[in-house]
Amino acid sequence: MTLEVRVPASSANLGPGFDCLGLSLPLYTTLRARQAPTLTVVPRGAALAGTPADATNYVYRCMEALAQEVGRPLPALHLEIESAVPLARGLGSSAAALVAALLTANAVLGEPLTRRGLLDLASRIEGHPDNVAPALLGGIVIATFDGQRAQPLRIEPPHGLGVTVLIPEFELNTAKARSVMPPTYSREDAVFTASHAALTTAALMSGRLELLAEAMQDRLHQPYRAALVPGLERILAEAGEHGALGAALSGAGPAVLCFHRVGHAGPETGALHLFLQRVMAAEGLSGRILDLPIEPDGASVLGQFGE
Ligand SMILES: Nc1ncnc2c1ncn2[C@@H]1O[C@H](COP(=O)(O)OP(=O)(O)OP(=O)(O)O)[C@@H](O)[C@H]1O
Ligand SMILES: N[C@@H](CCO)C(=O)O
Repeated sequence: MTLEVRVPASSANLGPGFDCLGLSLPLYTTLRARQAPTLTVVPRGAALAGTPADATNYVYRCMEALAQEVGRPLPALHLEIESAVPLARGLGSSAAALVAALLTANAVLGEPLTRRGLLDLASRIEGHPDNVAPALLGGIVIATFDGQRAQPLRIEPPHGLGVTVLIPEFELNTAKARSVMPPTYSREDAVFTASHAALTTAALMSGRLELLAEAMQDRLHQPYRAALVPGLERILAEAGEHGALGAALSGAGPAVLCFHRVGHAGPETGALHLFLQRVMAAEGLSGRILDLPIEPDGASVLGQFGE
């Protein structure tokens, strides 16, 4: 009997909501687990090429972290991992892998942790809740975190709001993108960013989509990360002129997120795609542009664990 856990990608920050605001996207990491005589780890598909096929795999290490947390050993397992979430692009691949691992280990060990306990552990491992909370809960999530416990509030995605993501081909790991940020900020920049994060959250909760462009400005991370992401400054400055409701670096980058309106005939993104393609051409970048809905449901657990 096979247990199957499916966890969506996520886009964190949404501009000023650094480390606390994110949304779920319908690209999935899937982890299948069944009992086996010895541990086997099988990463499948091009996206996971190069990830380890043994106990050093990030997914298995996260499962062991849960086993240690609850003081119960994992049995021998056969694990298969597939992912449509591109790695190290700012779309929450590590959070999807982590949440899949924790949900699987928790099911294998007889559900010692509640979903709330899983969110706390995932936030501690990731260091912040802005990817793991939407990956677990779906929709848009604002979450505080005190280093031990997360307090999430899920926001139902507003009607008529979609997401366009530009996913460059190059990777940028989160540690590097965090290392370029300063250790302290002026009061002015802190107030600027906190007020814009509050307005972004309120605009999303109330469906006041016309406020997003103004609201999604940030002074904590994007100005410093722009040097690592060619074209980011131009997209943030000009996407609104090409139909975007707002734009932000997705997570730690290099992907960029633009909000768009979804009308009766679907996403209204023709002009936005042309603009993003022009920016990529001007910067000599290759990559993909996807229109996606916000994923409403979050992680799912199917099947049963056994031999
Ligand atoms: N399905 C997976 N299986 C094994 N390892 C994974 C998997 N998904 C992610 N990882 C590990 O996580 C790393 C990427 O994590 P990183 O935090 O740098 O980027 P990200 O999570 O994709 O982006 P962001 O946090 O900005 O949204 C990969 O290089 C790999 O080591
Ligand atoms: N809030 C995190 C998300 C990526 O893990 C960051 O921007 O560094």
